[in-house]
Amino acid sequence: MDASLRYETLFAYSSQAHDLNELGQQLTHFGYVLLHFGSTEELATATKVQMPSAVLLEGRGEEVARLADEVARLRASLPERIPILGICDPLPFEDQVQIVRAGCAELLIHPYDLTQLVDRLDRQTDNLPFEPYRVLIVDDSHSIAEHTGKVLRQAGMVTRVETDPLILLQAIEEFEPELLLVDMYMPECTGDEAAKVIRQQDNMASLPIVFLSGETDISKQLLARRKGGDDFLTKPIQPQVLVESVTITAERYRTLRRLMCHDGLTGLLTHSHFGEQLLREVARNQREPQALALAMLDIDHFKRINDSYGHPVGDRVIRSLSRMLQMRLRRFGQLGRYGGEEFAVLLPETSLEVAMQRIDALRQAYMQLQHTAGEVVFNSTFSAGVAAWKPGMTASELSLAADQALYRAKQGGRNQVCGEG
Ligand SMILES: Nc1nc2c(ncn2[C@@H]2O[C@H](COP(=O)(O)OP(=O)(O)OP(=O)(O)O)[C@@H](O)[C@H]2O)c(=O)[nH]1
Repeated sequence: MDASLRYETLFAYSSQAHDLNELGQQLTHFGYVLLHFGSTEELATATKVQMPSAVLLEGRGEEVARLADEVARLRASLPERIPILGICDPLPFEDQVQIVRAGCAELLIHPYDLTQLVDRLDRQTDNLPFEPYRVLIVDDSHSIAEHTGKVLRQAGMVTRVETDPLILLQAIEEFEPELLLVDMYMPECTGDEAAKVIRQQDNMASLPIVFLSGETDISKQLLARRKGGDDFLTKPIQPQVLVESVTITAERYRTLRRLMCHDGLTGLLTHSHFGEQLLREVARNQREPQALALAMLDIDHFKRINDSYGHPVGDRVIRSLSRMLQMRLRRFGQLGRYGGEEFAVLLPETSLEVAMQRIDALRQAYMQLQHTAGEVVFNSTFSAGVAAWKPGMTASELSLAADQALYRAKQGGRNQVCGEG
């Protein structure tokens, strides 16, 4: 286990203890610790001391017939929020219905793939860390803006406060908010004028703009919304109403952005949106130089995986690497799917050395993962190239340097991380 990662605890029962040992080892790569028990009674007793994030119940062979009863018994003793996942040998549809009816949240049928199980666990436990919403607040009164910021920060959001609307475009570029909360009447320009200018920028056309103002005249509110605002909140506003309204709008924007900018198979940024982030980070570095590393990863001999086991298995191998990237590196930077089996990781405030260490730790964990194709179990590896930004370097030069390092890693025998130069 890696001490720097957060793990969710799973309780499990299977008569095949060996299977669970193996499964437990594999699941640690995805942020789950599996504790297994000698019987479902022991498992239920253990929940009185510690509550797991989910329970896994496996029924093999003749036990399958009793799985629905076991699930029902356990369901009755566990709080509703703790999901039970069942794993069993193939069985008729009506028996599967019985198990689901007994309270099983997800049912996997042998032989299942680890990534399928991890997907279901993630779905049931919300294991991937939640990123707080980013809100940019613009108000000419510093004390009002600060107060609004404090309310949102207390609700777990990340805020930036600006009192000068004239630097709004730069602030949006730098802070990348998911919502702009703007006052209506400010000396330099009004909120609706600011909204109109923002809407003319292609990359800001969908950013939610919410006016927060003492203006109560509904026709003026509607006029402001027509100029580019999404909502109008009237001051004074109850803190819960403010937090709830901002959450609803930011959540919707995030969902839309995910659909627009993220690759469907992996949930990582698409090539073009990763490229935009790269340009943005490099531009930021031109203004305020700091460490910035870019890594390119490519699964080794991936064509062979596709050719030997088929495209769907290849897709699962891609998903397993993207899931590990999210777990280990998302909090440090941006992740993109660059091509079929190629990934890119942009790590701000990270030196070449640290970036190489992080990617190498991922490489070592990834090569231990076991993938399944029917009855066949196999491992996969990746090669990576890492480059660090240097003053004057453009985004394409940085990307080329990382690509060349990746090329050397492939030439050097694969399953390795090479640095630039
Ligand atoms: N399953 C799957 N395969 C894909 C996807 N996108 C691209 N591929 C396949 O990925 C393979 C990439 O193979 P190559 O670039 O030739 O290289 P490789 O076999 O990975 O070998 P090396 O990179 O030299 O280690 C091709 O066979 C593509 O058809 C995808 O989304 N899913």
